[in-house]
Amino acid sequence: IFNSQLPPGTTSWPINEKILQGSVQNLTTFRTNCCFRGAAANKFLFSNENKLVSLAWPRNIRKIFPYSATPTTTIADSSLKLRVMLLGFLKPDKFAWTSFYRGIKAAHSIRKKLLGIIRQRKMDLVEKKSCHADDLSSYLLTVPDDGGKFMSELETADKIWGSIIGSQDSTTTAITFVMKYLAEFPDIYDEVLKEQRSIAEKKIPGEPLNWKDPQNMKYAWNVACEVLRLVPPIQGNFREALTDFTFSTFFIPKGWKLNIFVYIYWTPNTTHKNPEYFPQPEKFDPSRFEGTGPIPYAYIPFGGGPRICPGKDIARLVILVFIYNVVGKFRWEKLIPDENTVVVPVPLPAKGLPIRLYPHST
Ligand code: HEM
Repeated sequence: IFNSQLPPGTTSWPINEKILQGSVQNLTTFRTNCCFRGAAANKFLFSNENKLVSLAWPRNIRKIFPYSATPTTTIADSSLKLRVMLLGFLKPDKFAWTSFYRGIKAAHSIRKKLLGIIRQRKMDLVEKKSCHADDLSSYLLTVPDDGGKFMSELETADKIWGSIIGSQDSTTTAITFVMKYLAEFPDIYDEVLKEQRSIAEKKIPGEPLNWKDPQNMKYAWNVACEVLRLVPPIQGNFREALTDFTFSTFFIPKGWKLNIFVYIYWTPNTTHKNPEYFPQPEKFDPSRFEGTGPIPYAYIPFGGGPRICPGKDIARLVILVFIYNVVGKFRWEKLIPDENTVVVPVPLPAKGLPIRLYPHST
């Protein structure tokens, strides 16, 4: 995505031009067009000033990297992104041993697969075996934008792919870390179990949850919120600077958003660990979310502003239904007490969080 912004002909790619255009369009419509508006929004972006990593490029950066827009850049995770940027600037096919290159290849084959499904869906639509309201791909293929323009197959593939990643990986990450923290804090587990049993006891055996039940899972949701605070599944997102401003010692001019070396990128990790908003930030404490909870824009696992995650209520439902079923049936222990967390790009326990389940006796 980043390198598709280089002037044409400056690098060669193992994937074709159209696919890149698909990505850029995806980025443009889904990402870089979105900006925060208003004072509260600015606060959200910059309230984590004390922790965000800021990186100054050497003065002669333009000579070294002619496509750099500016000698200064602000990035959240210098090492990872720097590597991606540098590999992108050079020719990635020269780096076949890197995960970046394998990622590009994997992306290519996933797009191919999605394109096959989309073409089949198009035929189904023509043969009237399916209609626009059937699913996301049918909808994207048949409903034009405000200007009457239809999406290309590649754009449709990118949107579907983005939705799969955005909904699947984020929610499973949240659930995984709910399991981890409940194993680590038996008192908190007991509270969750008590709440879930009070719901289950009002049901006849085998009766499923209804729409009202999740409203009564307040404690379980506080636990999930605390998990999302400490381990936000999504590491942040791109934004555009709407006004000139100074961040730390760096001047950020209006209009900056994203190019090969510059990111305007917000991240929940640092804001969520700011003691001003979350006293003893490393402590796992679901009671932070009782009452009115944290102040606006201090707690941002789902982002904020006009582009806040549209799937957050579905995610809440999925997480709570999962907790109801698993806590209601089992207690568990972790098999690796000090398992590390890796971020690839969502956080995951390095060994997959192996656990031993103990069914409740009654
Ligand atoms: C725990 C689960 C989830 C987390 C932590 C999460 C987090 C996020 C975040 C941080 C953003 C960026 C928001 C921003 O830039 O301000 C986002 C965007 C998005 N999410 Fe989620 N999400 C979750 C679940 C879901 C689910 C279940 C769906 C769909 C069913 C979904 C669909 C989307 C979409 C389509 C966007 C892009 C919205 C746009 O750009 O306008 N997400 N999500």
